[in-house]
Amino acid sequence: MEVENNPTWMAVVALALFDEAGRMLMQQRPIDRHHGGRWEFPGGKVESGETPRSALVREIEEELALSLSPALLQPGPFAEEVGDRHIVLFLYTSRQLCGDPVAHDGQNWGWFAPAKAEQLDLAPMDRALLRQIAAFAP
Ligand SMILES: Nc1nc2c([nH]c(=O)n2[C@H]2C[C@H](O)[C@@H](COP(=O)(O)OP(=O)(O)OP(=O)(O)O)O2)c(=O)[nH]1
Repeated sequence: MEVENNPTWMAVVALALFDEAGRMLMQQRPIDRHHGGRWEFPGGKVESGETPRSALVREIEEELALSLSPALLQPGPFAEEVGDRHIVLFLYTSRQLCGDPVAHDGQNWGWFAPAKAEQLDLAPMDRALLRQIAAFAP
């Protein structure tokens, strides 16, 4: 897919990283951003010249100082927002242990069992992904 030459939609990638207890790492969006204050799976936009996996590795390093192995990312469900901006959010799942997260943007984050994550104020596509994730969990 060539993002640069296809401005009709935006590709976003996110990660459901599971710990040994089956909890997922979720973070809170900065208050001044779109859906500010709502919770999400960490990730971000796929930039021109990136693959979804390379974008996810970059975003997770930037946001949480975790170094992911691309080969240990499993493709998961995706969600879509159709509106003024057409966004497709691709979720990867992983159980890889890659150190302790450091919130580089000062964002709140935590490990949540799926039932606890459901109680968070989630961004809309992240809620849609959480609903689907049981079928894809590694
Ligand atoms: N995770 C998530 N992102 C969403 C949803 N709805 C929606 O428009 N987005 C948008 C916000 C961002 O533009 C983009 C996520 O990429 P990002 O995390 O790198 O975004 P960002 O805050 O740096 O960018 P932005 O607010 O300046 O656009 O997807 C949603 O339900 N969940």
